[in-house]
Amino acid sequence: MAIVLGPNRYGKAETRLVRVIRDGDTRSLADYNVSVALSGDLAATHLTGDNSGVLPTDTMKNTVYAFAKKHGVGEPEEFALLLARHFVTTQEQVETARVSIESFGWERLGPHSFQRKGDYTRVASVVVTAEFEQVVSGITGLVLLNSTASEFRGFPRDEYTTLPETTDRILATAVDARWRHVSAGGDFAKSYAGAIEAMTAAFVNTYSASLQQTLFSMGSHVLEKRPEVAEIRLALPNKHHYLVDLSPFDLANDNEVFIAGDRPYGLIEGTVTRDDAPPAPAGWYL
Ligand SMILES: O=c1[nH]c(=O)c2[nH]c(=O)[nH]c2[nH]1
Repeated sequence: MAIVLGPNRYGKAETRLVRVIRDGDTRSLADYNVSVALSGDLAATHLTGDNSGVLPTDTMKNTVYAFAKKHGVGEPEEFALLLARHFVTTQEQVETARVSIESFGWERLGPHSFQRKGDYTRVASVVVTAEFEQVVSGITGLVLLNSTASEFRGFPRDEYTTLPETTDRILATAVDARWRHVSAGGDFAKSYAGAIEAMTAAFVNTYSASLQQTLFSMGSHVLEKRPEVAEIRLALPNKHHYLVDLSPFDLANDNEVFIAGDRPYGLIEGTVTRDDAPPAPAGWYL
C-alpha cells in the first residue's frame, strides 16, 4: 500500500482590509474580507519539509495591504484578479491562485461618516406591577463609522502602554442602546425613529476625543430631542481599525489602509440621565 498526498492548497484566509479613499473633504470606503489560496507544485513541504516553494501566508496578507495602497481596490473582482495574477506570475511553483473577497456595504451619512448596510434590531421590553409600568426601547447592531474627526491622546502611560497617541483615526462602533421612557404612553414609532436619528446625528457631528465623549454626546442628544425619554444606557464596542505599517514596502500610509480588528475590542458603557426625570423604580436595572 502506498500513501500519497492528495489535492492541497494553502493561503491566508480572511485578511480584513478597510481602504479609505480621500477626495477633498469627502471620503469613501471599501471594506473587504480577502482570502487567498494557492496551489501547484507544493508537495515537497508536505512530504519532506522543504519550504523552498512556500511563499509565506504572512506575505500574502502583506501583499493585500500593499496592493490596496499602491493600486487602490476598485471593484472586488478587479482587486481579486490583480492579486491572483500577481501570485501566479511571480511564484513559479504556483499554478492556481484563488482569491475570494467579501465586500461589506456602507451607506453614506456625511462627508466622512457611514452606516453599515443591513438591518439592525429594535428591542422593546416592559415591566408591569400593580404600582408601576416601565417601558424600555432600544437597538442593537447599528454599526457606525467616522473615517476621521476622531482622536485619542492625553491618556496615562505606564510600563505596559504601547498605544501611540493619535489625532486622526477611524472611530467605529456597533450601537447597543436602551432607553427608559418617562411614561408608558405615547407614539412609540415616532419616539423610536427620533431617538435613532438623534443618536446617529450626534455620532456623525461630534468631533471625538474619545468614544466615551461620543457616547455622552449621543445620549445627551437623545435626551435633548426626546422629552419622553428619561434615561439612556449605551454600550459601545470600539471596533478598532489599525493603521497598517507599509514602511517595509516603501509605501506611506496616510490613514488610507487599515486592518479591521475583530477581537479584543474596547467596550465603552455609560448611562445618560435627565435630572428631572422620574427615578427608575427600585430594583429596576436598565
Ligand atoms: O476612545 C477610546 N477610548 C478608550 O478608552 C480607549 N482605549 C484605547 O486603547 N483606545 C481607546 N479609544
